[in-house]
Parts: sequence; C-alpha cells; structure tokens
Amino acid sequence: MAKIQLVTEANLPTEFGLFKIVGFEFPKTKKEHIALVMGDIADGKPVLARIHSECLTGDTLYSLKCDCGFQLATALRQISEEGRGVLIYHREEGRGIGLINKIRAYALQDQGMDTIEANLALGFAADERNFAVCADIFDLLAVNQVRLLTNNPAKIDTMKKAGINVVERVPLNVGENRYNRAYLDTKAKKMGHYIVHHNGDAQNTEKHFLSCPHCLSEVPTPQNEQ
Ligand SMILES: Nc1nc2c(ncn2[C@@H]2O[C@H](COP(=O)(O)OP(=O)(O)OP(=O)(O)O)[C@@H](O)[C@H]2O)c(=O)[nH]1
Ligand SMILES: [Zn+2]
Repeated sequence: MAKIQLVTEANLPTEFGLFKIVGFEFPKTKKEHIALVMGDIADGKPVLARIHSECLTGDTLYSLKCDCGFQLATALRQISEEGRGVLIYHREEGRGIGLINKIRAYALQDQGMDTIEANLALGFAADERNFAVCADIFDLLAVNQVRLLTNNPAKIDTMKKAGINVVERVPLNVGENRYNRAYLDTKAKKMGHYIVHHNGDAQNTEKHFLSCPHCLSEVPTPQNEQ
C-alpha cells in the first residue's frame, strides 16, 4: 500500500497554546490522520511526543469509562509547557474497530465482559491498531528521536522496529476514576500496560483535575448516580 503523505498544514490556536495542525492522508484510501505540532521539532533533538488513538467518547464527549480525554488534555499541556512537541492524533477509533463496534463492545461490557473479552466476542483481535503509520508520520515531520508519552509497550516496540529512536518513555497516568478502574486493570494485567494505580486514593486524580483546564475540580459524580 502507498505510504501516507503530508497534505496540508495550518495554524491552530488552542487553550493549550498555538499549535500547527498538519494533515496526512493515504493517497488511495483517503484515510486521514493529523498531528498537532508546537515549536521546532525538526532540529534533530529528542521531541516530546504523544501517539493518541482516537476516542470520540473520551476525547470529546467527556466519558469517564476510559482515560483518553484526560491523557489528551495532559499531553497537550505537557507539550505546551515545554513549548515544543508533537501529538499525533491517530484516527483508529476503538483500538481500530471503529465507533459503532466500540459501542457494541461497551454493551457487552455492561453485561460483565472486560474490554478484551468484548473485542474477542465480536470477532476482533484484542487490539486491531496499526501504529506503523505513526512512524511514517514522524518521518514526514523529520522527527527521529522521541520521548514518548505512553503507558503502552506496543507503541514503543512498533516505533523502535520502524526505526524511531524512543529515548525515553514518559508515563501518562491520569484520570483514574471508579468507572475506568477495571478498564485500566485489564490494560495492566492483559496488555502489559505500565499503569500506576492510585489504589482508591483519589489524590493523584484530584491533582490532575485541579490542574487541568478541561477537568472539574473533583471526579464528578453524575446526577443520576445513586
Ligand atoms: N475496542 C475498544 N476500544 C476501546 C475501549 N475503550 C477505549 N478504547 C479505545 O482504545 C484506544 C485507546 O487505547 P488505550 O488502550 O486506552 O491506550 P493506549 O493508547 O494503547 O496507551 P497509552 O499510550 O498508554 O494511552 C482508543 O482508540 C479508544 O477509542 C473499549 O472498551 N473497547
Ligand atoms: Zn477512550
């Protein structure tokens, strides 16, 4: 398959600072990915980088079922604090199974399955994502050394195999709450993610909520929750 191409870029002011938004597209399938870039990332020095997989529910609909929204806000804030970095918004929703299938998986989780069991019951692999495209995007942005913001060893392995030098893993443990604790547990136990549990101690989560412009001052309890 033909490699992804850099198509266009523009300024994108955000609550976290001024970024460039760069658009990428596969020439045949027209599948799109984007990157938010701050500062000079093509100077050959290690770049603070996040590969963030699309999660409509967490990233834009304030879902507490996962940690995605918190990770997105935190990654952008950390990049803006350094004044330099890149966030690849990797458009493989639902670990690559798509939004509607993710909702199907959520329905099975409502009946007691964990995230992996639900994916398998629907006939998918535990994780259908292809991270290799992110290495191609780093190449197109002239980034070869990264300090990768992630808890997922698979992202690090894929980057290394594709020739991207991961000089450091920067942990991204934020947003734990009672609705996503089992989800984080499954990632740690079944997928080998480096999750640091806050063990019911809300301090870290609260610290995050208090310092994140996108979060409330405490883990919210929905009005309709008993
Ligand atoms: N299939 C499926 N996908 C999910 C579920 N919950 C979240 N996702 C998707 O999972 C992806 C995020 O992956 P995670 O496994 O949370 O984290 P990661 O990106 O692998 O690792 P980090 O870099 O540490 O964040 C996004 O694409 C979400 O849409 C779920 O229950 N089922
Ligand atoms: Zn999510």
